[in-house]
Amino acid sequence: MNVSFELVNGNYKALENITFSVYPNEVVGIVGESGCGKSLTSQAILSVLPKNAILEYEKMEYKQVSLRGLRDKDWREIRGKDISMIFQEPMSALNPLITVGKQIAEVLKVHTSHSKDEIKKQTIEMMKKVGLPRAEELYKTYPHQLSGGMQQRVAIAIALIADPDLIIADEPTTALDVTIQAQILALLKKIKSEQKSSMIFISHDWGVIRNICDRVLVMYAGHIVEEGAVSEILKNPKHPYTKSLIQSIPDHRKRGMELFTIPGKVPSLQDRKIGVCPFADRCFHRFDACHIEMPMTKEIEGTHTVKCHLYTKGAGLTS
Ligand SMILES: Nc1ncnc2c1ncn2[C@@H]1O[C@H](COP(=O)(O)OP(=O)(O)OP(=O)(O)O)[C@@H](O)[C@H]1O
Repeated sequence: MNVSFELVNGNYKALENITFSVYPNEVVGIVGESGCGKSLTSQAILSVLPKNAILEYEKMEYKQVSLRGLRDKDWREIRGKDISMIFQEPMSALNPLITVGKQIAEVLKVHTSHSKDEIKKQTIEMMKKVGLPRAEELYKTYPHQLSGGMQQRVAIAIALIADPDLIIADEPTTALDVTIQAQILALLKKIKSEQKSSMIFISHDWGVIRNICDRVLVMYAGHIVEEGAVSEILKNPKHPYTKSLIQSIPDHRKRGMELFTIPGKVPSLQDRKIGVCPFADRCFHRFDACHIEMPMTKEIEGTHTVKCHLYTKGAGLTS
């Protein structure tokens, strides 16, 4: 799929040729610096792109059924029941004026024909499952009466209660303090092992990706530049961007040493060069071809692919 924006001075591509699948029970991570297109990718999947975005795609399927041409009403059915979302900021998913119990229960009310009592019972069960203490009491509290970690647990309960097949988590731990981050991550790991759902997990944190994901897509400036099993990518990264990202992971063995940072920054949409390697300007391995044409995606081994001229044109430079 491609996503572009009609801005005052022209049309600018934000996502280009994004193609991937998520298989049953799989957790796919999307990693990349700020502005690489991670959130737009998830918004495109849920059909909640900003109004000024233009989405083009050949094929988008959910369980082998095309999502093309669905009406808003159909999407409302899908969201929450089949595909749900956990946001970075829990309050963006919660209504401050409605008690948390009611907000979780509402999903079941909309998507099932269960009785009132059954809905309340399942809601309390889900609240316990996501680690909300004294669930019966908490049912009647408002979001602002809870800590950030508790609010995120409520948002996770909302995302899980209708037992969706796909959960999209967009940096779900970033807005929380470190100890709470660890607790929420542990909860998401538990969900991963207990639920049958697949997950798309957006993060810029490789520690989180390593902890929870099976496969990872590395995004740079609107492109998937590398893809593969997390263990394989961490052990054997191929794209210079992935290598740099991995090199900048904080590590206690590097204590006292200056942390590696990638020089430069992700270009804004207006500054992106079209039809050439998007990473060329920041790449230590760039050569002529990188400034002339877009690299092809090359299969390294199994599901491991990379989009870099080093592996198609620069044979011998692949160390
Ligand atoms: N409504 C919009 N209008 C114009 N450009 C936009 C709009 N929304 C996003 N963009 C641009 O699209 C690009 C990708 O944005 P996106 O939010 O997907 O990045 P991201 O990788 O999720 O970053 P972050 O980690 O900061 O959330 C960025 O350059 C961003 O400025």
